[in-house]
Amino acid sequence: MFAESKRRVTAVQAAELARDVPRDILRVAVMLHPSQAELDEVWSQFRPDVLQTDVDDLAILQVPDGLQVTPVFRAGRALPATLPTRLLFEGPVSGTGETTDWSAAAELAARTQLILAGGLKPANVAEAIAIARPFGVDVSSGVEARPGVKDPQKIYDFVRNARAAGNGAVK
Ligand SMILES: O=C(O)c1ccccc1N[C@@H]1O[C@H](COP(=O)(O)O)[C@@H](O)[C@H]1O
Repeated sequence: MFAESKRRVTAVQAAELARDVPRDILRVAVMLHPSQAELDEVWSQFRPDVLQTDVDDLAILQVPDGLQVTPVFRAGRALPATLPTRLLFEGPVSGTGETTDWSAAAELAARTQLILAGGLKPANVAEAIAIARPFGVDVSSGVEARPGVKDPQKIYDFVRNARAAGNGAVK
């Protein structure tokens, strides 16, 4: 997370945190309206596999070759005629634990690979999946003990409930 947030890290800290993570796990740089200089810094120091930022940002930024993008689409905003192969759908403000419009998400999820985010937590992820039928889910504040501090038990419960809702096995 490289934006004004309790979860903010520097590009150097992110590289250090990701150092021992297996290469088949994608490194996602979550940004919010980054400047070109901020993106370039994250690219050179952290080398993410994927950039997650608002779709409007991608019209302005020069995205380095080799960096995949997951554009963020926000509920209530106009949609382009052509959708990307994969997108992240959430509410107006990121990282606040506020749920988004799951019915609107369902309509989009029928047209493209939709990652549902915004206000998900162990107690509601199964219902969100049942309604929206997303390609994937993303969570931050819903699996924290307090802002910025992840809770392993909540992460376990979230993954278990998400897998069960998607008929996946729980290991
Ligand atoms: O987590 C943040 O503080 C944040 C700040 C700015 C942009 C994105 C942020 N997080 C992303 O927001 C969504 C939903 O988060 P939540 O589950 O509602 O807390 C998710 O993609 C986070 O990665």
